[in-house]
Amino acid sequence: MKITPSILNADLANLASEVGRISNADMVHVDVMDGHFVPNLSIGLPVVESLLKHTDLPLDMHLMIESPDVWAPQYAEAGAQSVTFHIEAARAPVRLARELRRLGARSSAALNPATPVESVATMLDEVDMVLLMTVEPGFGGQKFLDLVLPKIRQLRKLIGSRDISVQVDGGVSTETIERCAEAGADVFVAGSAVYRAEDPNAMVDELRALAVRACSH
Ligand SMILES: O=C(CO)[C@H](O)[C@H](O)COP(=O)(O)O
Ligand SMILES: [Co+2]
Repeated sequence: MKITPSILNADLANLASEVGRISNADMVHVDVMDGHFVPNLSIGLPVVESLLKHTDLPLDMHLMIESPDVWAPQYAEAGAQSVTFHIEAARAPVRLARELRRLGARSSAALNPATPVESVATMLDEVDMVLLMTVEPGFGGQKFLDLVLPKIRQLRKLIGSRDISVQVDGGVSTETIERCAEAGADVFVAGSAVYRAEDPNAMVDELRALAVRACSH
């Protein structure tokens, strides 16, 4: 059970110190948006390269961009531990997943809420994680979409005994994390829930405890 806070809702002008407030986290979720794949712009490679110098936590890149085939490998080369590209945007997802692994990163494919899990069925041996969006991508602070819960169960079934993480991203909080864990998710992105909390580290611990308890039921 891993908690990976999204820095989208952090103070982006003080990124190094903001990441210091989540030292209990398992990874740092970094949302890259290009204004084309999603209607929002965030940060890109130069900021990620700088951030890597200021944290020992692994970076969990979430690339909401067009042409991930071109850009995603550069994040692996920079030193990100995990690189997630959107299946809707990739031209050659199998080749891209293999390239990410060749560069030493964990490879991961993300699915928008309306994208069926079957879209990754034939390439499960190429990925270490599948990210299921539980909001429409583009903005933090949105309401969790319950309609994704059956997809989490379907994906777990498809994965079977393979060692693949299922990440949920969007609207994950103390209200929603247990349902995700019960359905089969094991990596949880939480942006506003963590950064709007008075004590982000305490919220990370609380979320992890809720997920562990829900899963052991
Ligand atoms: O990918 C994302 C948005 O596209 C973010 O990771 C996500 O929205 C996290 O923020 P919150 O927990 O506030 O929903
Ligand atoms: Co994200």
